[in-house]
Amino acid sequence: MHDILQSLQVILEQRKREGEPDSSYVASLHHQGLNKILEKVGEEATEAILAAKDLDNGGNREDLVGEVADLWFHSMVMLSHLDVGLDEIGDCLADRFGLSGLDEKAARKQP
Ligand SMILES: N=c1c2ncn([C@@H]3O[C@H](COP(=O)(O)OP(=O)(O)OP(=O)(O)O)[C@@H](O)[C@H]3O)c2ncn1[C@@H]1O[C@H](COP(=O)(O)O)[C@@H](O)[C@H]1O
Repeated sequence: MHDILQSLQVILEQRKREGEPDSSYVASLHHQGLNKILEKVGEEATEAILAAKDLDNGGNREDLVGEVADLWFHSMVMLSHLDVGLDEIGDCLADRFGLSGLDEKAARKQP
């Protein structure tokens, strides 16, 4: 899992630097700009939600897996566009690892 995300990030950075919009989907997203990338993230998030509801009602498991993959991919393009590294997200999750979400929320409420 970690390896494919790292490998994909390398490709995404290459496409951002030297990809041609006519031959690379990732380069075409960067070329169209942040608003287009955010539109795709929103669209894929909605499709993932709909696929989750469908699966809960007896729908197709592969549909949800594919939609979440689309969402992760477009989120990675968004991060790349803004020069935010995947390692920053990993570090954030690592910092939270083992800390209950309920405990973290309670600590936030302290004056
Ligand atoms: N993982 C992906 C990936 N996942 C999804 N997609 C593309 O995301 C696009 C958007 O999906 P949609 O379902 O919204 O399709 P659509 O309705 O045609 O999209 P729009 O017309 O609305 O833009 C599709 O064209 C998918 O092919 C991806 N395109 C590329 N990658 C990876 O990125 C690498 C670089 O891709 P290129 O830049 O195209 O070479 C590839 O080698 C892959 O590893």
